[in-house]
Amino acid sequence: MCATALGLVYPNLLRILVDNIIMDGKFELVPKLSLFIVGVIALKSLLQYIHGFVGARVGNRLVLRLRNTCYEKLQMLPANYYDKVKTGDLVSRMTSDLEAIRNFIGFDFAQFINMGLTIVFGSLLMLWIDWRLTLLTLLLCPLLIFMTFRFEGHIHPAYRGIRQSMGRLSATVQENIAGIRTVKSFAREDHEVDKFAVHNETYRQAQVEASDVLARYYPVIELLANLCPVLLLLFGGLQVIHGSLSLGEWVQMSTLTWLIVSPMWWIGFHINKYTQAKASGERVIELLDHQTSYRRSNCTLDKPTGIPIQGDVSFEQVSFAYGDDTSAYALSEFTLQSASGSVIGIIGRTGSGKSTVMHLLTQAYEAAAGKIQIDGVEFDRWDPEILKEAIVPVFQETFLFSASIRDNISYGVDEVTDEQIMEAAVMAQAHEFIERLPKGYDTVIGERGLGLSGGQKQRIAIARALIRNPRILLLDDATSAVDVETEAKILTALKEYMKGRTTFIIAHRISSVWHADEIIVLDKGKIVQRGQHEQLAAAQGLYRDIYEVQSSGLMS
Ligand SMILES: Nc1ncnc2c1ncn2[C@@H]1O[C@H](COP(=O)(O)OP(=O)(O)OP(=O)(O)O)[C@@H](O)[C@H]1O
Repeated sequence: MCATALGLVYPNLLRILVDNIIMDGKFELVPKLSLFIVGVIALKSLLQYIHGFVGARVGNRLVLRLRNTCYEKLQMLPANYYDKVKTGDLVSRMTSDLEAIRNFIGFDFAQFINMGLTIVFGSLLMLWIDWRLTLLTLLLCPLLIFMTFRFEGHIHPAYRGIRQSMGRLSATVQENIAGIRTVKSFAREDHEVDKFAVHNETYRQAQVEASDVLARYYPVIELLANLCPVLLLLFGGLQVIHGSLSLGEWVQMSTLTWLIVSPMWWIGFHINKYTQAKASGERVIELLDHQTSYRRSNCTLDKPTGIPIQGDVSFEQVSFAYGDDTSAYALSEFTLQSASGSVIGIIGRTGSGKSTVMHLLTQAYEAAAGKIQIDGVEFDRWDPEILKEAIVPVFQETFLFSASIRDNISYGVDEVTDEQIMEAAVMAQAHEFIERLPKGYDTVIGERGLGLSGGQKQRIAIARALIRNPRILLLDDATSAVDVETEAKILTALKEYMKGRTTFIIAHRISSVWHADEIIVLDKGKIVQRGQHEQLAAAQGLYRDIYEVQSSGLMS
């Protein structure tokens, strides 16, 4: 604001220089006043430097906090959010969108204030000198402002298009890198290149569209802006000739006109920046506004906290659909009672709803109907953190971090000794192969566990779950990539370890579940059979079909 005020003092000094010094022949004062003008300009520059310095800091700090908040939000969002979004798009929101916001807050926002003040106070000053001449000079300004707002109306959708296509482009690159092995093994490199080229072309078109808008509006805005000083030259010049305006006043008005019109002209550029930041802001806000887990926001106050979970699990007529279509239940009227200490096996065809049971227990999704209870207390009434501590899953798709094996196993546990890590690895039958690696537990594995076999990754994932000392352990096809012999060893070790706790084993192989206290057979989301292995193997039904196929060696 001070810099802007000094900017308005300078034309006044020019008027004094012309009218009171040069016209009056007091040439000895010229160097002094010139020096004073230089001083004013230097002070203005200093203030502008401070503004730039502070603005950059404000922008950076704000975006630092915004980025951290977005990242926190990503950790809190429910699992179904990630069913719909693309990773690359989220990455683009966290990087280039936040960058656009930083640029606007750090630089353009202050320019906005500067321009606004210059226009308002500069115009008032001009009106005070000669209001008629001012109105004539600024005759075209409403048109100029109208054009800049029209420009904003066209450029905003264009910039939104750029941001969206950038998000899609990033998503394509991210997906391609994540699935590069599949791409190569299916010899789909050319197809992928073509797919990328299409998105790249869309991005180019979005950029061209924005450039077209810029190209159409800038010359018109520039022309209108330049006509103002021409009008002043014409009408003001006539007044100077007729003696109704001093030359100094004309110089002052001329400088003020430029001071006012330039920001109006640049208003287009700053609006342009503003719209970019607005488009980015909308995308960031959409992420921040997304509702986090229902359970977290609706936790009842009488939830049991601090009570250790024993491990009794009960499902009563539980139904669940992934989408809004409740006729397509992934799990329908699912009922189960398991006392702590029991092993529950869940088997069934692909897509029959087995993993859905685990998704409900891990709070990834919420049941649409029915009741889930842990130790006789309704799921909703438990503190989610306590549930997370007690119910530990091993997912079907093993995800390991690009860190050492030690760090991967101890992930999620604060204080852990080497002995505990080793103990968990021994139970998961991972210790032997880890020891054989040149750096043992310090071996750093590649991104998503690259560098290890599928079975090795699964065993590390089991060790990672066991170290958390779960009360309820959920194994979702967790030994599918492990050979039958190793699987048997893992299950024997688990039997001992999980005494007094509950284990859910979701599997395709009979060998994974035959020893369970109760085996549940699912088909199309419904329980079609339940009982123990001997019982089920003897009865007609899906279980026996699976058993016969597997024991005859057609499937293993
Ligand atoms: N995130 C999801 N969004 C929409 N539908 C889903 C989602 N996950 C699973 N489904 C659908 O729900 C049904 C049950 O899926 P679920 O993963 O529970 O089966 P599953 O028995 O574990 O299968 P598999 O043995 O292949 O792992 C399937 O029809 C599946 O297509």
